[in-house]
Amino acid sequence: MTNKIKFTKMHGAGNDYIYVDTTKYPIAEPGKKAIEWSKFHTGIGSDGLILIGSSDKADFSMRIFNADGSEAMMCGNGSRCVGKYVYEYGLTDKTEITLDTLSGIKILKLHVEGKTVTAVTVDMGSPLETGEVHWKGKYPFRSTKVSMGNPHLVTFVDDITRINLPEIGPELENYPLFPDRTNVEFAQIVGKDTIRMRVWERGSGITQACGTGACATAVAAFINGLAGRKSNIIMDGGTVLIEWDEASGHILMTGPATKVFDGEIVEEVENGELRVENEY
Ligand SMILES: N[C@@H](CCC[C@H](N)C(=O)O)C(=O)O
Repeated sequence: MTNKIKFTKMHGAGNDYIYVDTTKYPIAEPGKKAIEWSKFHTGIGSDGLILIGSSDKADFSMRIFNADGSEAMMCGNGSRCVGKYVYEYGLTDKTEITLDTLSGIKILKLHVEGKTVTAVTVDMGSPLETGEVHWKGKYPFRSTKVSMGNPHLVTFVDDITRINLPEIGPELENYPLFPDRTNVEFAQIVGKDTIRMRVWERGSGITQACGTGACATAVAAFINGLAGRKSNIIMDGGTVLIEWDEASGHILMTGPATKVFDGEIVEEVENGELRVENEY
């Protein structure tokens, strides 16, 4: 017996996820599917799985699973892609959309050219918590914790190219100070309100970009007096603009959303074999 699931691979500044409309294709055990489908050699290859669904509180809902199967509260880059998905696949004709996430309701403003969503601005709400970490000799730096619904640890350094992210990323992600683990960002001020950032994501490792991580970096830069309220965050896969609005206290994130391809997963339910068919 087979089970067919249509999916769309999308990315926001290179942060790539598999998107499934669960109103048409309900997904049982999403954490397990995220692990299986995210694998590069034996699955589709992605940073994780995003489920789009209905909500009684908002226009749509979003759930995000990292490549290791853990569920996160929020995904900045993913929320922009959900905006593009629901508009371009005809699930709505609204250009202002409310999105129900585990981190509360977010408002998406779509930037539309013709029938294409070229960029999305997300009202990410206010940062929930900030704090300093002094490593007391363990590491030669000071870090700033910022919660954007999910946890981030941002460290500013003089030269980001000197950071061995594959080594220090997992070390900090799993440091005992962070019982829920943490996302890890290293950042360098490269110009006025321009910040270069690299990220090690909790549950996914090095990714090309992280939307909530970009917000956390801009917040950390502002509170440490390193940037103003509006910063461009340049990541390995692209740039997002982050603005910390003084009146509302909300963080506004504007950036790209890109479709890569549509595909169909054909699961052989009896023997658990996975076959993926793509349509470019
Ligand atoms: N890449 C995302 C964040 C995804 C979740 C994160 N790895 C976590 O576990 O908190 C983004 O764009 O925000």
